Amino acid sequence: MVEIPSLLHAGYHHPVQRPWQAERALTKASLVYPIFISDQPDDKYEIKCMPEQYRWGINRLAEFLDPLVAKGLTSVMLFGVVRPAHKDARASIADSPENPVIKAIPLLRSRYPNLHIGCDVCLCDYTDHGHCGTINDDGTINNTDSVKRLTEIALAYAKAGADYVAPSDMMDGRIKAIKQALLDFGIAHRVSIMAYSAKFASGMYEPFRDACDSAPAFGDRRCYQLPPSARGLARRALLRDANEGADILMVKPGLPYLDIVRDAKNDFPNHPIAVYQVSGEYSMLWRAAEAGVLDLQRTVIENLESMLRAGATIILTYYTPRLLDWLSA
Ligand SMILES: NCC(=O)CCC(=O)O
Ligand SMILES: [Zn+2]
Ligand SMILES: [Zn+2]
Repeated sequence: MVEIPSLLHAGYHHPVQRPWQAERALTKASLVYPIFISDQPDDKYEIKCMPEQYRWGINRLAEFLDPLVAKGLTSVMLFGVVRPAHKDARASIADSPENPVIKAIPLLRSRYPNLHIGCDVCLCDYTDHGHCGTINDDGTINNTDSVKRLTEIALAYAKAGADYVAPSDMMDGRIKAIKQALLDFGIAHRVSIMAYSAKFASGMYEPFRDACDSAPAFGDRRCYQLPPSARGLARRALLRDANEGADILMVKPGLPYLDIVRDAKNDFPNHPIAVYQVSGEYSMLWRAAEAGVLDLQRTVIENLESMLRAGATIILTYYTPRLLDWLSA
């Protein structure tokens, strides 16, 4: 007598049946593409260690995005890059009309009326010291002042037309402050908050520092980003942000933190969970494929499907342009 529950192969023998075994399918609509907007309007600067990724000036956004939108790009997250001379201790350029993100939003809005446009909110791209908050005389983070600046910046992007703001700073209490500011301004119904809630102090952000020219001038970010082994802190950070009004909870980086993604989905089954496949993950896969070690398409899709399996429904990835092709085939 055959033991029926031991027979699994038939359930995935036919290729059509394999996706039926997935809880969530990888679709173009799951993807958010992080993009870098330069303050030099004609710029197309190839980012070191991130092949095929560029900082784009606002005069070149159409050339860059027209083909991607045509292929089904639905959501972007904007990062601004400004020249060092425009940075200061309080990130003044972050919410000035001269900010490249603030200039880009209305252009994108009018050219792509259906595109979902979000903005990373942080100080590190715009501070001369490169930290994600403002700094006390003793070199520590001034959390109260940082939250004030982050709130002003988030509100500026929302007023410029962003559909969502994504605070990546990891300061205490910023989600609540930003939600309140959106409410006070009467736009809380149309602007959501994607909270970088469980953002770990990772070695895999290294290529991003060239993308945004945002390496800290002194010290590191370990006093506000989470220690890599801290599962409990991550769950508390997710809980804190959920309680403060985050609409979407994010875990970052992706692949090494899929247990945290699962924790997030288990603890918050009623929130969408996002995961950020960061610059180092992008580069590792790229370089391995370039060296002939693995097949890029197959492995990228495997990585992303693992993120979905862990509980995410939103994936931020620099592979989005490639995926729009792969998922069309
Ligand atoms: N707020 C964005 C980052 O801190 C880094 C992202 C990456 O490494 O891709
Ligand atoms: Zn930052
Ligand atoms: Zn950052």
